[in-house]
Amino acid sequence: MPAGASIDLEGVGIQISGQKIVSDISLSIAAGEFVCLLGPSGCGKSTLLNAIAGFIPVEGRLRVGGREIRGPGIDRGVVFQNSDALFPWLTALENVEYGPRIRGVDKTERRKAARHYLELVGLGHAIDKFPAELSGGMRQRLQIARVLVNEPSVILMDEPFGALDAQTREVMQHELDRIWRATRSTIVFVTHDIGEAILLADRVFTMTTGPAARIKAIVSIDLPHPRDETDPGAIAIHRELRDDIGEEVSKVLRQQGLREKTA
Ligand SMILES: Nc1ncnc2c1ncn2[C@@H]1O[C@H](COP(=O)(O)OP(=O)(O)OP(=O)(O)O)[C@@H](O)[C@H]1O
Repeated sequence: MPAGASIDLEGVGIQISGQKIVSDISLSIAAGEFVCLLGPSGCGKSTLLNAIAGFIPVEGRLRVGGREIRGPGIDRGVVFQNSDALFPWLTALENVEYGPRIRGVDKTERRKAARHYLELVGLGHAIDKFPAELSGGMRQRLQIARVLVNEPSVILMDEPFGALDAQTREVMQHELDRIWRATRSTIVFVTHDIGEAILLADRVFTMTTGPAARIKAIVSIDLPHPRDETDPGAIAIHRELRDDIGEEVSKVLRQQGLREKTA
């Protein structure tokens, strides 16, 4: 697996249908770092992630591994909240093999790689199952294996555990922490969940309420892995982030209240 790549944004703005979604975002993420984007609903977290994936154009400069982003690329893998991206007619093994197959990787080699990453995500026992035969947590592991097999230097995750029940989510968070340490990819992870951000991230970037959302604060989480939410250090950071996000959520509610009055 190649080491992670750095991500650099300079004065990045994103406009969709004439509306400025995010504005003037400058940040640097180090190679191999795990960063969470946290912010009120609708502020533009997914939009920013999609821009790094190369799905939408931006104003300003956006570089991955020092190279300007001009569109999607194999160096960046995306894991979505739901598992719609999986092919239901292919087995777990065939789903993971798909990327290397379209890149023309020889059958023995791609099968070996697919098995390796299925083992890494804890699905070694389920390689012949179809997505519909897997639980929600297993399908998310499969999505992760499907991304890892392409050996991306950056993994972009958009609330990947948002649809899972609380217990499965907790297991998946610890699994992702382990997988990240095994691969050392750079990870950008979008979440609403402060606890999840604290369990996983080296740094958390909080965002302001949109439109024209910006980075509000950057909080470093210098706690040993695997982390425990009940650790006093984690609780203190939780409070700090909760107050920070709470302020932004209140702004959204005030905006909505004003709209209701003027309607
Ligand atoms: N394709 C699109 N067309 C029009 N507006 C869009 C489009 N994509 C996003 N938006 C708008 O951009 C804003 C940011 O959306 P985005 O999904 O990035 O927010 P988010 O922070 O990820 O939200 P959530 O946490 O609820 O998923 C929203 O106001 C949304 O309506």
